Amino acid sequence: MTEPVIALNDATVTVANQTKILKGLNLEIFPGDFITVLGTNGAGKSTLFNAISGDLELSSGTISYQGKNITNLPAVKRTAFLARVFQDPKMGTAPRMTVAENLLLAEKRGFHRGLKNRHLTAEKLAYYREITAKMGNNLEDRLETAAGSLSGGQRQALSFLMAIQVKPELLLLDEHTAALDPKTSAQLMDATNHQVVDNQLTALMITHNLADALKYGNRLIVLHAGEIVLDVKNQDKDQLTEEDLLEYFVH
Ligand SMILES: Nc1ncnc2c1ncn2[C@@H]1O[C@H](COP(=O)(O)OP(=O)(O)OP(=O)(O)O)[C@@H](O)[C@H]1O
Repeated sequence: MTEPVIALNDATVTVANQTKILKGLNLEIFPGDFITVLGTNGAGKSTLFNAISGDLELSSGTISYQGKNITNLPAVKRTAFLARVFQDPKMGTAPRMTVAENLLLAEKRGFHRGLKNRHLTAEKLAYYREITAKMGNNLEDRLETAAGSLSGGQRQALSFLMAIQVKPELLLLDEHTAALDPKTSAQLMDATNHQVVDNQLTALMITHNLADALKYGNRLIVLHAGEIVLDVKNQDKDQLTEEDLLEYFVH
């Protein structure tokens, strides 16, 4: 049987006053899974991501990466196999560095970062032009522009490319299109889907958009009050409707 990339086993996160914000969660993420993650505000979606990334400690339970127990592995070490894209376009890119410099920096994910002894060769620039062009929002014409001067959509596309520059074993997309206008959001979502499929990435994507959650990915989970209340894949997912999903939001 295929080994999960990440497995959470009875994962519980408890915060001050003993409130459990993840309650004994079990989840196996398999290679190639593209899982959309839904849930009401406060359901525990970001907490799940923080537990996987190591930004929040489990109070009980375990997390494994390819069969190895990583429950106590610090977040910084997990960046060797995990990458995350946030909702806020300001996160994930260095604003004063150019697009090309940001991409160069991203080649060091999981290692000591720095641009010392590293150069933007003509070859690299040509490669960056090629990968940015695939995002479909003219980022390829702005390789010499400081990331801080890009549009929100371009900046999120750059954050996304930086996250996959070194192929992560798991990509965490934390509402990465939510801060964008509807058209830009749809465009980035479409580019995201192509990248995930073409590069055979394993990804978890938090979204509040029911249509996107149904349209993209092979698997869908719904969180409620720190628990997974729905986990469907393939044909079962294909048969779901927005009306079915809305039932999970009437609380
Ligand atoms: N460090 C923390 N300390 C105390 N409570 C926390 C902490 N982090 C999250 N919470 C609480 O845990 C619950 C789950 O929060 P979380 O951010 O994971 O929800 P979410 O599903 O991502 O919500 P949203 O859709 O609003 O982003 C919330 O009630 C939140 O207030």
